[in-house]
Formats: sequence, C-alpha cells, structure tokens
Amino acid sequence: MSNPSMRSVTAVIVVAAGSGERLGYGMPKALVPLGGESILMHALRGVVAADVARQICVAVPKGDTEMRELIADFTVELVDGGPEVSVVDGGSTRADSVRAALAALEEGTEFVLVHDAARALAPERVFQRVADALAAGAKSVIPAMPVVDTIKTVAATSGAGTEIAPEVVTGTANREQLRAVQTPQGFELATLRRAHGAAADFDDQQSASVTDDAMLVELLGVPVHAVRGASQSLKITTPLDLIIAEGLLEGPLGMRWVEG
Ligand SMILES: Nc1ccn([C@@H]2O[C@H](COP(=O)(O)OP(=O)(O)OP(=O)(O)O)[C@@H](O)[C@H]2O)c(=O)n1
Ligand SMILES: C[C@](O)(CO)[C@H](O)COP(=O)(O)O
Repeated sequence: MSNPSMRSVTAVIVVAAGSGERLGYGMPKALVPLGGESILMHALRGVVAADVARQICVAVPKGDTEMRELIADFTVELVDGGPEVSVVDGGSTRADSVRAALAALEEGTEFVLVHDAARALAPERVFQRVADALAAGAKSVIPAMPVVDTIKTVAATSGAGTEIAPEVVTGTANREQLRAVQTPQGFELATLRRAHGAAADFDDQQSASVTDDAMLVELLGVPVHAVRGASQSLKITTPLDLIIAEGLLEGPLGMRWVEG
C-alpha cells in the first residue's frame, strides 16, 4: 500500500526518448507494440498502478508527436486524485533525458524514481520497495537481481551490443558480489540533481560510460542501497526480450507468474 505523505512529494521520471537500435523496429522503442499496446503505455500503466507518486514526467524523443498524443489520451483516462502527467523533450543520451525531466519537476518534490520505459513490465511491488526504502531514509535505492551467469573480464571490449569478436579472458568475477541492476531507481531529489549537475561537464567518453543514475550518485560518495528487483522488470532491448515480454503477458502462465 502506498504511503500518502511520501506519495505527495514523489515524482516518477519515465525515460522513453531512446531510438531502439538494438530492437531494430525502425521506430522509437517506446512505440513498439507489446500485447496490443505500445511499450510506453505498459510502462505508464505500471507506474500509475504502483501509486507511489503525485507526478509523472515522461521524456520523449525530440520532435515526437505520436508519444505525446498517446500520453495525452492516457492522461484523460486517469481518475481524480491520480498523478499529474507532463512531457519533456529527451536528449541524445539517457542521462540527458533524465536531466531534462529533472529540470521540469514541480516545486515541492523531494523524491524521484527514474524508470526506463523499456522496463515496461516492472511490477508494482518493486516501485513500492524502492519508495519504502526512500521513506526509511535512504538517499539512493536501486532494484537489483543476483547474476545467474558466470561473468568474465576480457582484455579489450571490441564489440558493442551483442556483437563480440574473439578476445582474451583476463579473469572471473566473484558472482556473489555482482548484481544486475534495474529501474525504477529512487533518489532524494536534491542528491540526484547534484549528481547530474556534476556530470553535465563530462566529455563524450565519460558521458558514454554513464549507464544508470546510481553511478553518478556513487561518484558523489553517497551510499547506494539495493533492494530486490524482479525478473519481470527485464529491459526490452533485443527481439528476444520482446518475445519474452509477450510471453509474460500472453503465455500459459502470463502475468499470473510472480516471484518474490
Ligand atoms: N537518449 C535516450 C536514450 C535512452 N533513453 C531511454 O532509456 C531507457 C534505456 O535505454 P535503452 O533500453 O538502451 O533504449 P534505447 O536507447 O532506445 O536502445 P538502443 O540503445 O538499442 O537504441 C529506454 O527507456 C530509453 O527510451 C532515453 O530516454 N533517451
Ligand atoms: C538504467 C539501466 O536500465 C539499469 O540496468 C541500464 O543501465 C540502461 O542501459 P542502456 O544501455 O541505456 O540500455
């Protein structure tokens, strides 16, 4: 159950301004259909169902009109007392999109959850775990999962995305100390603004190395806490991920399948 006093000072940023190159649909990933609706609509319905925030700010691709129309229609469906929904133009990197939304949050906001539209099926309980940890005093909270593969380090990363050329293995990481990190990631707003402010001067190489918001908070020296994520929160990145997401919605077990 959501905490009303926490909810009244919390916002959720949904970043949906990516192009979806790895999915390869030739359209922004958030518009790609999933179970008869766009990925974006699934993500927004999940955020509203979690009921942890009084405002939602969505970062969409600059120049987009289609997502803006979908969001306007979705907003009409919301009941009285539901969250305020706003839209901003995203930037050329994920961090730029987050920064654009951070600048647009309402006065009085104290906490923010940053969520990937691409994690369209993230369950309510994960939003609530993150919000509960913030309410308990954490300044930075991420959902995380144990790693199931053995992870090796290599001499050079010669391939981006899924393409990997032959390369030399330099070691094996201790899996007990590794976590696969998801969204929504929750922050005290002032801390996240400070973290993104510090990153605004990064050069291109540094900017490219920023893959989540918690990294920037780590650089400030502020502790980041991990709570349990969920397999359903998978990031729809490749065609296989979309097949899995469709299976979660429509398969024999569908969304009735849940884990802790
Ligand atoms: N400039 C960007 C890049 C990414 N994102 C968002 O960040 C989330 C995670 O990014 P990813 O899954 O990598 O999405 P894309 O950047 O669209 O994917 P790709 O790298 O395959 O193009 C997504 O919800 C995406 O829309 C964003 O808002 N702005
Ligand atoms: C933020 C994130 O979803 C956490 O796992 C992830 O780092 C985004 O990475 P991407 O390369 O921008 O998809």
